[in-house]
Amino acid sequence: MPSLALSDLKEKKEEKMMKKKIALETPESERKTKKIKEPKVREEEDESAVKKSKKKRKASELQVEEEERSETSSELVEPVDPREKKKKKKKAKVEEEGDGDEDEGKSEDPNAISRFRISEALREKLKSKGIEALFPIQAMTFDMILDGTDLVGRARTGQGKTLAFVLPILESLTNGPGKSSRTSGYGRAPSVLVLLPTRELAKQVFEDFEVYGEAVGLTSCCLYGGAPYHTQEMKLKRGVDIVVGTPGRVKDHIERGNIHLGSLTFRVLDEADEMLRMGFVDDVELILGKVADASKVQTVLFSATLPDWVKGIASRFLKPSKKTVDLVGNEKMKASTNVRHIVLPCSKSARSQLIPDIIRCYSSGGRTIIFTETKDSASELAGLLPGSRALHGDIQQAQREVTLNGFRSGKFMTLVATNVAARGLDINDVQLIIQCEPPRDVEAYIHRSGRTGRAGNTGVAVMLYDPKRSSVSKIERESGVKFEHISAPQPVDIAKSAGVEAAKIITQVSDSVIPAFKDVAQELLETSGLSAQDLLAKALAKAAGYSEIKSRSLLTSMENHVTLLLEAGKPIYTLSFVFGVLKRFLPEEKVQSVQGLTLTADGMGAVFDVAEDDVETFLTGAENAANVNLEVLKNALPPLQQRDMSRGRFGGGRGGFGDRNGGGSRFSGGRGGGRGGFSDRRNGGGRGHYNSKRW
Ligand SMILES: Nc1ncnc2c1ncn2[C@@H]1O[C@H](COP(=O)(O)OP(=O)(O)OP(=O)(O)O)[C@@H](O)[C@H]1O
Repeated sequence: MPSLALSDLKEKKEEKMMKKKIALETPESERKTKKIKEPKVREEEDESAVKKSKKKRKASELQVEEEERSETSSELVEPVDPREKKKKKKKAKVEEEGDGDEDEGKSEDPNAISRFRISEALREKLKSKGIEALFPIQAMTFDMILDGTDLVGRARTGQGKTLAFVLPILESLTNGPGKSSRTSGYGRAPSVLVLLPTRELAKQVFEDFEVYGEAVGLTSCCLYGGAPYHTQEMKLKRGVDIVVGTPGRVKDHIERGNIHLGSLTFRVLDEADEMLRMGFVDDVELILGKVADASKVQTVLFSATLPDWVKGIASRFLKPSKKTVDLVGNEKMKASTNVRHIVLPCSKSARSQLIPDIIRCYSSGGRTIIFTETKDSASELAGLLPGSRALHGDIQQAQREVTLNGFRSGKFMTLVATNVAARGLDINDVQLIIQCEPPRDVEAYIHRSGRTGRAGNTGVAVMLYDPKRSSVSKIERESGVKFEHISAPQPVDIAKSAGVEAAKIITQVSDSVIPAFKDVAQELLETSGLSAQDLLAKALAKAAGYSEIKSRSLLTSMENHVTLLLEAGKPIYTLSFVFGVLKRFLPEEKVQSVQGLTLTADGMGAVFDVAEDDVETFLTGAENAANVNLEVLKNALPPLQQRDMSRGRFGGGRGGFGDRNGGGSRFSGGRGGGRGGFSDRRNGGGRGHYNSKRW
């Protein structure tokens, strides 16, 4: 079994303590439907249950392994053999009980907060927030951070990385090694600096520091752009212990002489990969370089995604003795396992018709965040979707805050955002994420879809794509997500569920209305020629907002279009072959009118959409053509070939459009803007470059 072969005795002691505390009884993959307070699997769990979950556990449990002092010289924490771990845990438990542990460590939960060096005041605050136990990433890193180790931490979205650094830092400053170097009094310089890529995220993390810091008498301030300097300056002048901010504004304050980072004890880079990708690398380096003696500062770096290039960068900012706790590691699945990942084919023009239906089908009445690739698309779509608001980088900061607060408080339930909302935002009851097209990089997919399914809750992430223009296979390959393929929800199904809602509403209408409407109802019944049931059905439809139900194609989700399947009795390799076949029995303008032509995954057919009015022409024409079979698809698409964007051609991708009446449509929202600014300093990648063009 791999073990943490630490280089000195002190570290061995740390390891022992850590293993005692971190039993990780509940791997992430098993947390799927668990609520926060649900008790974790106990030490005494029976052998068969252990066996059953062994495979899963192997991937997500932690182990500590010495990593060769490679170029990064870090120590990596990886999965252990569960049998070994169980033995150790049992031993740890015996030891703890034998110790006559003075705390309430009789609690069965190995990650119970009482088992960590967390002071009473913080424990109380955590309990008041419903937090009784640490999540795995928190449990795994707590002692390391508290005891002064530089650390790179990675866990899937929504797994509690924020408290993973907030808690040990606060403890260190009040009861641990950070206490002695902390300055105090009016005008004190900060001990902690936390850098984040976006303003919204900075505010969110600041709020955690404020809430938990207050419990132990530490003050914080938040420095971010778009907000007045004066208020921030005043706070800095009075003195704070913790500064949370975005690199641009923090740098501005340094240059104005408002903040001195010479006596920092902690530096935190949250969502480090994004910060660097956005082109903040120069700012970050400048800011981090302001410490008087880097060897005395502890630096931690957290993210759900750590591309290799970030690991390289980390070695510039963190000490060679740093450790890495990676709860994702080499596991295939990089995205949240608490999320149902779905893809739907949809043409750009159909998106605004389709999205409300997807929301109706998949949001479970909760909040929805829709991601677009550009700011213009976000504004445009928010304008088309009633009851939604846009959030992106061109919106004034004050309005951004109003919008986010409104969304958090439930004033409106649909937020249409660019990647500015992709990272870190923790908003209660976000049930559904819709991505209007596959994002350019897998990290964006992971973070966007991770705005739902947080802290053990579940959620749905729907990604729209146009089979002719984009592909989901790259994201699927790189994220390890096995997408569920579904086709557009058919209007009639959506109407049925809307009818159920309308019926509920009608039963709630007071009987007092009956006398006023009764005579008209009677007259209608007598003159309409419809039965009472049909008339009531119409009334329900109206109450649900329907005046008619239009059909929608399975392939592009366009209204009043129908999807056809063509087979030619032999394998079909190219789209031009299909056009050639159609030209044999149709006039040119009809051939040109087909939409979304795509080959089937088995290579034996092709699907395309035609206007409802043209269906008859197509079917009759095909009857007279030799070796051509043409049929209308009513319920589901066959598996389709995916366009392999990396090779610019169709590949034999998987298909599997199920029989579910899911919704499907896509809007691309344009392809503005270049690739993100960061590659390295030589490429410039200046601040704002990435942001300003796209989000
Ligand atoms: N130990 C805990 N017990 C219960 N809830 C917790 C615990 N730790 C954190 N949470 C809650 O879990 C949610 C997600 O936490 P957080 O935002 O820190 O996740 P994250 O890992 O940083 O996600 P992301 O990668 O998306 O930024 C928050 O609402 C937080 O309050």
